Amino acid sequence: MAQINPSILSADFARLAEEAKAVEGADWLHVDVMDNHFVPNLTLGVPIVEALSKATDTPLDCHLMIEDADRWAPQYVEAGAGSVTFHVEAAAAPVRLAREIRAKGARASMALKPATPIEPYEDLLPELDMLLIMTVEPGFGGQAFLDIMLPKIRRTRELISKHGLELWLQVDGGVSATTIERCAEAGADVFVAGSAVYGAEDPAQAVRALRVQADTATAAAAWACGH
Ligand SMILES: O=C(CO)[C@@H](O)[C@H](O)COP(=O)(O)O
Repeated sequence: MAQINPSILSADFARLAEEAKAVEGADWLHVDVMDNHFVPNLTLGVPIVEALSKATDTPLDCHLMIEDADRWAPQYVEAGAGSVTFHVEAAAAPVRLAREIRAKGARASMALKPATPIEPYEDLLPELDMLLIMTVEPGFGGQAFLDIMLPKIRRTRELISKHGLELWLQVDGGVSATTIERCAEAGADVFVAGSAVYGAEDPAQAVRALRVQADTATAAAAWACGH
């Protein structure tokens, strides 16, 4: 089943605990950590992740859009994240880092910016629990989905299948009722949605509706493949 992870970047930061509760029923809460160096925006860090992890039963999916990922990522596991995503562009030793995240008890995930290809990292896939393909330039919510990322999603799904891996394939950026089906058909199974969830009148209902759309598109694509 598709997983829908609301991005708190689109939530009200003055009411983070309530905003986390508003999407209980979501699979994970996506926490955007930005340092104003790796991306031109600044959000939150370890203390807020620690507080959020105590404020909600939904596991935290921390997406680190920060430099020096090797140094910081383990601290997010200690702060209570269930999944930690580092950018390959910001990690000096991605294999060592993925192993450290797993050894500390979290799921290890690696993200690729839109211009970063998947092919050079094929051999790293077994070290990961999830791969994140950015479908916008990281840094801000509310941007338009980059259709040109669909072939990369498709190629990544093929590599995952070729290696027989259990790896989750996450997409993030511009995911909404109008784009989620294309992502699911291309092979994504974890969907981050910020404005499409927190901009909705009923965020929990928006999560359920996106999940149904993704599941329907995945099933239709599988049926079409078999015929
Ligand atoms: O990481 C990011 C942006 O850098 C995302 O998580 C966005 O926050 C998603 O927001 P929408 O595009 O869904 O509004």
